[in-house]
Amino acid sequence: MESIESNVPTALLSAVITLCVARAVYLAVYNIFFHPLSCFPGPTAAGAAFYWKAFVECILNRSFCHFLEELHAQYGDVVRVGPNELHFSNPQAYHDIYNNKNRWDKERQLYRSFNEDRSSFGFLTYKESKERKDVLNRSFSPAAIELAETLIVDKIKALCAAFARQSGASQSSDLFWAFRCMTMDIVTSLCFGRSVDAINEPDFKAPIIEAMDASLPIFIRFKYSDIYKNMILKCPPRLSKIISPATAGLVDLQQLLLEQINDLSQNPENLKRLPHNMTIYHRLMDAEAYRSKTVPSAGSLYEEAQALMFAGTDTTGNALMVGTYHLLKQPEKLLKLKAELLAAWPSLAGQEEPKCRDLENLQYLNAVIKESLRLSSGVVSGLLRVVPPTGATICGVTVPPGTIVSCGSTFVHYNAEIFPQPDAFHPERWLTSLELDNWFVPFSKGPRMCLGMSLAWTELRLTFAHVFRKFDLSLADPVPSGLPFRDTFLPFYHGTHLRANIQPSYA
Ligand code: HEM
Repeated sequence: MESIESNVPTALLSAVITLCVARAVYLAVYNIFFHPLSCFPGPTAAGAAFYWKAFVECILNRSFCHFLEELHAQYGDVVRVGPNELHFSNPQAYHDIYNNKNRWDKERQLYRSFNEDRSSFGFLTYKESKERKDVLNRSFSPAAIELAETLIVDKIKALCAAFARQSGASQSSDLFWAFRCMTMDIVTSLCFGRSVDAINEPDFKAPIIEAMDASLPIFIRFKYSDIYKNMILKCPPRLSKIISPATAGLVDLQQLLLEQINDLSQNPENLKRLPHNMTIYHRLMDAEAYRSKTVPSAGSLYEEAQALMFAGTDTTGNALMVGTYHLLKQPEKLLKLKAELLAAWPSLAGQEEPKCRDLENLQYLNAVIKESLRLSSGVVSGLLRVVPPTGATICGVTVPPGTIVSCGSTFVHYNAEIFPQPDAFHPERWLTSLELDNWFVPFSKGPRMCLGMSLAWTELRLTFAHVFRKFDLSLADPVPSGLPFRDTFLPFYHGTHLRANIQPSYA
């Protein structure tokens, strides 16, 4: 006969389970019928529990920005996508949420998932991010980027030299990796004074670039489980490489950055040994730059470095890759761009190269860049913000305090009323309507907009100019039939890579 004692653990366990289930049912009923957002349309399961989104992203493996299109088609302009979350599809909502008057916090669950909590990107509040961005701005302002132009051009020339080498060996070039290698080398040499020299890896297969790409889908899961996140991110580097070999290159770079930061924190004199004085460490380790006169911790410096690497590499690389793909698919547009570049830069021999300033007035180049940024969209997830205690009106809808809100940039950039035939690459649209600039939001708007916008524009202008002026490019096999992506905050391109045959242009 079983003793009473042996039944106690079982009874306790069933009591705990019953309590948990009762709590979940209570919360679901409250969320569906009595929550302040219960009057908003959306799937019942989405309103019932936060984990519905995890189910959609991690179990159904749906790309959330694409899934949202289906939800809006079914439920209208405003959809409840979580117990406490609304997504808006009307582009006007973008301006109502992201503007200079709003100092709304970033939403915790999403932004904590990147493990960059103490960085300009990861700080949740306006106040903290403003203090950090004010300090960093001395490295990212338009004037600072102009001073750094030689450094940027050096990396673009290294890319051109690599293209010339592949062309000489009758090899096509993988532009998906190539542009990212270049943007990575620019960010690491400008921000850390230490280029990872990704451009010179064979066929642009740099372990760090491959690892960053492989890590994007993993971050989706980090949103929904801190345990999983800490297991991957906080375990010793060697173990982390065994658990996730695809991201080993990232672990190596993390170690390099950590070593550099520890060295500089212990011996600030070593700042003088870096090749230039524009690095983020020159800014961030200057106590005088802060009201508190306190330099951030080594952990915070590391998180800032990582945030800049992720923010500045794939985004700019994607815009270059997407623009190039469409130009090669539509030779008449490519010829237009090349003609404009030839007029501005008539001879490759002898003549001084145009500076970024000289390129600023090239109308077609500007239009090509805007169209590339529109179609690549920068960040494709909704940038989640928390409505302040005063509440808000978004697109005429009253939204209660504490609600999480967003309007994804793809809902602006692919809106067919603003951009007819939104999937088509049509730079001319930017030349005929100045009003369109109002709907150009790849860098977001308001106080949390992109810190690296001037750097990105400079890279885009100079890279398109050097590559298309110095080379003739054509599509190489296998030609991708499109550029499908999944929403992993940044777009995760999962189709065939864009490859090109590249020949030096002698004109
Ligand atoms: C085409 C290139 C780029 C695009 C489309 C882009 C887009 C964006 C967007 C949409 C945001 C807002 C993110 C949010 O609200 O959560 C952002 C923030 C940010 N970007 Fe960029 N970015 C680009 C390049 C860069 C570069 C080159 C850097 C620096 C190396 C950079 C650094 C940052 C930082 C630090 C933030 C955080 C700002 C804040 O939260 O206040 N970005 N970027």
